[in-house]
Amino acid sequence: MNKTHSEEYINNSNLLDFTFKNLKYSIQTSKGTQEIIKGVDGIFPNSQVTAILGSSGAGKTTLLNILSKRIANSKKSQLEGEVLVNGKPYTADTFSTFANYVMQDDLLTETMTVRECLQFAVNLKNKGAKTNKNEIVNDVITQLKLEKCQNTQIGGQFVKGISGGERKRTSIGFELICDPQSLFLDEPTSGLDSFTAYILMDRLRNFAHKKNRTVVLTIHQPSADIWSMLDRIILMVDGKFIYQGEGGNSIQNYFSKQGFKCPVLTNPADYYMSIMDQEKKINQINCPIYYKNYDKLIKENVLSEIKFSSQVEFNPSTSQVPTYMQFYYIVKRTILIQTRSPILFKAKLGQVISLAIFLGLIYYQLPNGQDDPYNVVDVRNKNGFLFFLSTGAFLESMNAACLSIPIERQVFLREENSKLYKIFPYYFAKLFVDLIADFIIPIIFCAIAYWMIGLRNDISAFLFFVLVMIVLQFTGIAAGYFEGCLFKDPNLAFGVAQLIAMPFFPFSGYYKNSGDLASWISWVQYLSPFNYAYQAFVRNEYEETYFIPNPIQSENIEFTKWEAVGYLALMFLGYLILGFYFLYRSKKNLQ
Ligand SMILES: Nc1ncnc2c1ncn2[C@@H]1O[C@H](COP(=O)(O)OP(=O)(O)OP(=O)(O)O)[C@@H](O)[C@H]1O
Repeated sequence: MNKTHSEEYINNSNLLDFTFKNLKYSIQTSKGTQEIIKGVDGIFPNSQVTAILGSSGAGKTTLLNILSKRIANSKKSQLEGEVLVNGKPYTADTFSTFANYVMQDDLLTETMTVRECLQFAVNLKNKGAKTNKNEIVNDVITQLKLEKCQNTQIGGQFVKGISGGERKRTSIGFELICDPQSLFLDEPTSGLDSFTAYILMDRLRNFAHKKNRTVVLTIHQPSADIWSMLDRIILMVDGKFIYQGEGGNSIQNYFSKQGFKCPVLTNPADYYMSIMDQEKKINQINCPIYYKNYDKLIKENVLSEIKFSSQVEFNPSTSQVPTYMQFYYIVKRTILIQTRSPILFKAKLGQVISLAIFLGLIYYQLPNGQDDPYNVVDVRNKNGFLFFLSTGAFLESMNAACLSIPIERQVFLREENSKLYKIFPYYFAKLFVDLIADFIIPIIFCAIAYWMIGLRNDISAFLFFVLVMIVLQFTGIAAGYFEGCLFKDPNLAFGVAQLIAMPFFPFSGYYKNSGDLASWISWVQYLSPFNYAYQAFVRNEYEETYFIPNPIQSENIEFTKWEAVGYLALMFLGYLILGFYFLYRSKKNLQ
């Protein structure tokens, strides 16, 4: 170790040393307590690539999760020990201000191309000129050998996309552009061919050395080339360290002296992995020797490295473009996603036009009562349509919105965690795009259905009708956001959304006259968005009518049309605030 003396850190507030002492982690299982991390001390120094190696189940990911504060004490798990960065404790929240964690799953927006993903990150992280940003993106694309696939969509369930290796490189390129002060990566090279893995490691090493960043990663089977690139190595067997220190000759000398000499022409990584393999009996016998030698020969040195690690107060990286720019870039991306997604965009437009024509034909030119003012069947048909609209328009918007948030959830959490943007611009940029769509769609629908059905022949009545439709659909979106922010799983969010909406049907005023509801339950009608929409529609339609009695009285419509639409707008705001609150909370449950 060459950078452990505190003097070297004076005036350099960007160098981060992670240290941990006597770290223990155990979980309660049906068979009793299982110790996963068994009292380890260590340091992840700045400007170096530290690799944690060990056989499957050794505890590598757990260690990374503890250091990144994804694991905490709970009823089923106990965590002990001290974890510090530059001598100070930190929390999950503060961790994300100075470090990014790339998990094994790559979380990228499926319908964007590789270049668009990287461009999105660079736009949000850099305030510089467009040409500079393009240069950064070009540089990452070249260095990570992504030229061939730069204009291919990432892909996923609906779109065929780039390969797994390209995905991983894009994901890491995305984080490199975010330029965190430290980067944790769980198995960044798994699933990559040796050449691609080498390129990736080379880029990470440059990132650590040239920018003085702290890079920590877990790795399974590094090639000899990659092995020689690792600055610091931690070997882990069954929750304990058997080596911690420099790579290269240092590790080889250390094990040679103990009688574990790496044979000539053998990849040292393969050799050390083989002596750690707990499936082999001989290793089980040797294990106590490894631990004993570690305690005797390495532990003191590590404790001294910890003691002399950087204690400098550092400034968390806050490089973000202003909120209005975050809003702009997220709107731009959301429009891109929506116009590319065959399900969300084209289907919605086709659905609304065909539904308008279909309903227009079913209810074609309903009488207005002039020829037959006592015809209750005509009134019933018209009210049936108004009720159908009150529920259908709301549900249609709610269903799409409640799926969209959980589908994007992991990508959002990752990007928010990478400090690309704040929750506020994300939520409102997404909402803004959905509102535009649900502003246009009711206009198209009403322009077709209103006149085909022959509702009140008055332009101001038509405009009010459109207004109610828009506010109703907006309320549906906000309700969908609320439910989508409440649940991680899209299917669960969808199912619960239906369950919540269902009880409001009988309280819409159509199935059962609102004046007839029992007093103990009649309050529910004031929570029903269908009720307000139905009241606004009915009032608007029969303000001037030939029907006797006027359906406004027979349907027991208690609000004026502006009151009804006003209450609907309040519901919209209420759902929005709740949605925002739950999205904010979900950030805390990153795991
Ligand atoms: N929440 C948990 N509940 C039960 N067992 C757990 C939990 N977390 C970790 N473990 C167990 O702890 C051990 C270490 O897991 P960890 O994922 O850290 O290993 P690893 O070294 O990263 O393995 P791999 O290389 O296969 O990813 C494993 O045996 C795992 O099954």
